[in-house]
Amino acid sequence: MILGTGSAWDTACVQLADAAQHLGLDDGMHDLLRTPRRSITVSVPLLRDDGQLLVLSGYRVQHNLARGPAKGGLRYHPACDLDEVKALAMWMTWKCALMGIPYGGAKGGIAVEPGLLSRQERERMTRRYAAELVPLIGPDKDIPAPDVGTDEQTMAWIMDTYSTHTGHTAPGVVTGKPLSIGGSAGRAGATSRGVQLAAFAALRELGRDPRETTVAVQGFGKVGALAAQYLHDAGCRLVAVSDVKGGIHNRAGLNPSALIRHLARGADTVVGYPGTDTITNTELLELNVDMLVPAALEGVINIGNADRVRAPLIVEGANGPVTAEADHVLTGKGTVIVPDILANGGGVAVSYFEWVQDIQAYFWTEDQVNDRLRALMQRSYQEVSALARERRVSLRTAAHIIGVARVAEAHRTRGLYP
Ligand SMILES: NC(=O)c1ccc[n+]([C@@H]2O[C@H](COP(=O)([O-])OP(=O)(O)OC[C@H]3O[C@@H](n4cnc5c(N)ncnc54)[C@H](O)[C@@H]3O)[C@@H](O)[C@H]2O)c1
Repeated sequence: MILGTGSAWDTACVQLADAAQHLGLDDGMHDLLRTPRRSITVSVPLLRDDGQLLVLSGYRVQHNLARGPAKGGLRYHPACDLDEVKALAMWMTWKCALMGIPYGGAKGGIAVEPGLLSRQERERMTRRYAAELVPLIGPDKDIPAPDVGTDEQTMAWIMDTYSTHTGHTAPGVVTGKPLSIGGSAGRAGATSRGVQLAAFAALRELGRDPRETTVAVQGFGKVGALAAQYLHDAGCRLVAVSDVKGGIHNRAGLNPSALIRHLARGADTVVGYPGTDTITNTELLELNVDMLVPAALEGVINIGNADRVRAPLIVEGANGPVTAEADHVLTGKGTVIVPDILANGGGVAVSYFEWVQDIQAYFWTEDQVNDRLRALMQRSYQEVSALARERRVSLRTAAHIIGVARVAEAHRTRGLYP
């Protein structure tokens, strides 16, 4: 195992190097797979409501296009930079390949705190960013989706901006759209449903009863809140959740639907919810629980806290929540980690279903979407688990071996131009 500095890009490169070594890839192929195909930085000038001009930086990285159009989310976060977007785009490449979806990997972002902008400012910023990307995105080229700090409405603005520029309505340019403009039934909960399915597959393998499983979820956002809800509905005891402002804990159990309603009524954090103790995000990660679901940002479990993480099972709702060094420490002490590219692959799976429905202009029921999602998650989990057993490697290494091998195979088959 080669250890790195702990950044998301570094972690992604260590994971690729590990898979490349297992696969016996030559240096040239390894370089080809590491290097992003296209990395774009765009200036996003935003006229604030008060007349002030703010110039933001936007990014889009198309990491690999060997297996199909680029696919990946769009993040609005102050810490977003090109290296982070490159790492997230690389993970999308392996995730799509692992899930058996005919896409390459991409990611985008704007370095901004969206909570500080008005709705009108967010709309202007999104439309300007989308306009800069018009030549590069499209249903056959690159298909953005929601990620941290973006949502269905963001996708609607991108779809409208792109459609206006090209002169025709193009629902397939983004996924995670509202249903009224070509979104898919089941997309909003898809990532979280996938997390629950992956978690249950892992519990089954470990011989654990979900009804005797306590869970802590870091990040009560789009992925974390519904993952908490589905795990709770399926019988687990949710004992702690958190958001950027802090966490709450109740050993007797939390009710995620009540918490979701609490936030929908206007509360801006889970902290202070009646009947709970306040804890920090650091404390949440170190709780004595059976399952930990990090569903916020990358690098939260790192060399500084890995030895204090007690959960024997980690299911990665977030992308890259465990750094390469922390992974080494955790696997060394026997922690089972269901890796991001498998655990949260339900999101891109249903994004793919949405795109297929948009292209065919023929829409499925929520049951059809959920059945297909379940089949895809089960197939992917079984492939990863079987390879992990066969090669005596971690689920993460097995998942990367499968994803990387499929992309390398696509490169070999297509050959190199010119
Ligand atoms: N949205 C999707 O469909 C999707 C799919 C696959 C993976 N992911 C990944 O899941 C993670 C969460 O994405 P999301 O779409 O739910 O984002 P989101 O913006 O809806 O929610 C993020 C949550 O994390 C919290 N948070 C932010 N910074 C934090 C910090 N420093 N400590 C603790 N909590 C913090 C926020 O308060 C919020 O509750 C990201 O890693 C994302 O890349 C998302």
